[in-house]
Amino acid sequence: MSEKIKNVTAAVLCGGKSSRMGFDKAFLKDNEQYLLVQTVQKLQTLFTQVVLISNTKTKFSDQKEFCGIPVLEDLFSEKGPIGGISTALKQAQTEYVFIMACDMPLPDVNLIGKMYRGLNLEQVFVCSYRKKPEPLFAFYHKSCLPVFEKHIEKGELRPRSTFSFLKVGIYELNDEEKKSIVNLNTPKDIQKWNQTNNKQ
Ligand SMILES: Nc1nc2c(ncn2[C@@H]2O[C@H](COP(=O)(O)OP(=O)(O)OP(=O)(O)O)[C@@H](O)[C@H]2O)c(=O)[nH]1
Repeated sequence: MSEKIKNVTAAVLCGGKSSRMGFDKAFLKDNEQYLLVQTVQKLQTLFTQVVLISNTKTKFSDQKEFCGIPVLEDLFSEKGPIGGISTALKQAQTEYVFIMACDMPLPDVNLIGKMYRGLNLEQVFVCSYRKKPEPLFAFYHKSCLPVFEKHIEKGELRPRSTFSFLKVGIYELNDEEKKSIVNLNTPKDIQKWNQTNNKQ
């Protein structure tokens, strides 16, 4: 097996309101296992450092970790994913972080590895499908922070809106790779996902 990536921290965002799902997406399950834990286990095959970024640590009974995974609390409260990404960038000991959402059931670590190898000094290296970037499956450099903080201050909370102020590289996904960015927002999405994966 090739060596793990040490110079990037992988951070899984698991804050947010989960209002469309109706229960906290951090506790989504797949085959009786937390999806979040499955995701982290996959990321741990690639990265030496993997953390969770949560809106409030109290959602996990042990406030410092969840199933042995370190939990960092949002430094920017109630700002959505951009607050979670900024927290990861502020707290990481590495120059880059890889960000993904906790509600993506099929992340492909080979794809993430491929993206990592494609990084070429961009501030953001984001995957995209049919020309639509997915900011919650992307590498970010610490130098993005001032732009993010400015946007948070102005109340402009869409991560994509920062891209025109940053050096951004795009990794265009093919139809197979697109599965990695499928996410589950509603109970209907779960039903559809179960059906596609022959789980019921
Ligand atoms: N750490 C952190 N993560 C967040 C925050 N808001 C959203 N996320 C995460 O970002 C990802 C995408 O979140 P969304 O589905 O857009 O938002 P949400 O608030 O979780 O859900 P809705 O209320 O249904 O929009 C998920 O993994 C969320 O857990 C936040 O304020 N802090």
